[in-house]
Amino acid sequence: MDGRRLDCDGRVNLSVATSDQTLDSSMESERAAYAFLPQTPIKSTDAHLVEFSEAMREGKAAAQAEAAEWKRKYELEKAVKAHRHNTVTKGCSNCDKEKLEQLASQLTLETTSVDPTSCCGNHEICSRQILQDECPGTNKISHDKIAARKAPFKLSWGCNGDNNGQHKHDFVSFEKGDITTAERSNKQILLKWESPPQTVLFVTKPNSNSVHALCAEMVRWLKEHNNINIFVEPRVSKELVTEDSYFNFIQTWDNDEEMKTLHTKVDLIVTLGGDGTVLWAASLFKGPVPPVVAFSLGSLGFMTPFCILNRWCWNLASELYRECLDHVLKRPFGITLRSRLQCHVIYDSAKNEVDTEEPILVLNEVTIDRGMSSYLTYLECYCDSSFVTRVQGDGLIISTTSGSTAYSLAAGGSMVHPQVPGILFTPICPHSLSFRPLILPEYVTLRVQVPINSRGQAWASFDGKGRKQLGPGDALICSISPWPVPTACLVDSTTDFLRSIHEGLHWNLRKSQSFDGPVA
Ligand SMILES: NC(=O)c1ccc[n+]([C@@H]2O[C@H](COP(=O)([O-])OP(=O)(O)OC[C@H]3O[C@@H](n4cnc5c(N)ncnc54)[C@H](O)[C@@H]3O)[C@@H](O)[C@H]2O)c1
Ligand SMILES: Nc1ncnc2c1ncn2[C@@H]1O[C@H](COP(=O)(O)OP(=O)(O)OP(=O)(O)O)[C@@H](O)[C@H]1O
Repeated sequence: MDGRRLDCDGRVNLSVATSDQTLDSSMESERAAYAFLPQTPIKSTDAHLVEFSEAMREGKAAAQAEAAEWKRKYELEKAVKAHRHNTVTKGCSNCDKEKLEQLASQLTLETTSVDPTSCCGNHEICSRQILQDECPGTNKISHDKIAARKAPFKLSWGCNGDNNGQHKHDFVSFEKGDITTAERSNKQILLKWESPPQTVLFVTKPNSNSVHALCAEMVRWLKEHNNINIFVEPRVSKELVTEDSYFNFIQTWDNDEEMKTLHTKVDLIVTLGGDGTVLWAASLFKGPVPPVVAFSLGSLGFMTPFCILNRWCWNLASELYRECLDHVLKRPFGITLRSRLQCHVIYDSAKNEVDTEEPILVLNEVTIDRGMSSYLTYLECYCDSSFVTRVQGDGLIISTTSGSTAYSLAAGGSMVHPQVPGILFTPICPHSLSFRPLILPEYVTLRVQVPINSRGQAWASFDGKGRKQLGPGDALICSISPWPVPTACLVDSTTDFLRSIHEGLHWNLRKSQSFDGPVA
């Protein structure tokens, strides 16, 4: 055994955390597959994507159930391939062979019986320590300062902070033909450490003196008062160490391969900046994301509930951040599981080639627009096997619920509470009188294709960054990723969300109607 647990291993899996199903064996096997994904560069043929693409194009796509099955198989196959690749390149043949075979066999297995004891048995999502990320004896990067284990934690579902320690599953009864739903599971989620967190990653907005000064002070305080291991981005490490050799204890990473294993070392992420910094922090994690504590040092700060600088006075700010950090390091705190979208670009020219690109994960949205082109964007959209519509306008935003208050809002989309399980489908300046935005369920796979007869190109951008050109025949496929971004709440998900729309956007601000006295 390599010390890694395939069950609840500290990675927050959206399909577990927000759904209402019991832990059935198919989910167990999917989770086992996902456990391999973040550590391995995914280089697979993506034959299913191509197949799906062809089926869509020719109007032969199978029923929705088939699409779901396709998606499940695709993820599993990818995991197996990725693991095989890892095994070959890293020479780690013995210790994981059994797991690989088990995974491969699960590709054809039918769902078997539920094993409620496979988790902790307490109806809580548990985490387990991750001792090592690689097999002993492999060529893993040796870094003597790197912390070897993560702090385990439990997630529990309570009502407005009332933590009864129970994860209540949604329940649909159809006794005597009457369909009744009972208790909803999506109540406030609480995170409780089982042992103190040891490692914190700081992600900071660049080019800001106040952010830099605060980062240095927080790092110092965490080290001296809590003996916390600190990770920062390479740029920040250089800055801090050049400034003062005191910061030599700080750890960082040298390359993407090392960055990919960050989630196995970091217990908590602290962001100092605005929403863009939260987006940036999320983008560093292509798989599971540790909980994020977002301090607001930007201008709007929709996803950054911890404000310490708006009452700027250094002593007060110091007092406030210490209080916040003490709280999240030592006590249970509410989290919002912010879902992300995983996006694949499928180029028409390369549809029969090996797809070596990993999916791009976005926390806000993927936008497909006309870029520099002066032509209307022309896009064909499918949801699983169903045709949705043709977009003719400036473009389309496919957004998470967290992103509903960002670009999608500007394009007329509704604001959606981040815990609502959905995907927003919002056109940008559609040239049509009747194109209203949609909200689709979170379990669908969306496909947006530039038709062969399109006059121009389209451009996809991911959380406002990393533009990719899409020509006629190219497509973008997206679905909800199993790895949400868990963000710490100041109060709870709902209070924080409403506070953001009131204070950040001045939502529905209007002078109150005057009271003219009782009608005579
Ligand atoms: N017309 C528009 O409103 C428009 C246009 C382009 C991009 N954007 C948004 O900008 C985001 C990138 O943000 P950035 O900070 O890196 O770039 P940025 O610095 O250009 O900031 C864009 C603004 O959007 C706000 N924002 C970002 N995410 C938000 C969210 N989830 N809820 C509410 N407000 C949010 C930021 O606070 C900032 O004020 C994109 O994901 C996109 O949603 C909006
Ligand atoms: N660690 C980072 N490394 C590189 N770029 C970053 C980092 N953090 C943030 N950025 C980028 O810096 C820009 C500004 O960051 P951010 O949005 O957090 O600050 P802001 O604009 O002052 O705040 P707000 O979004 O609240 O208006 C964004 O484009 C973001 O992508």
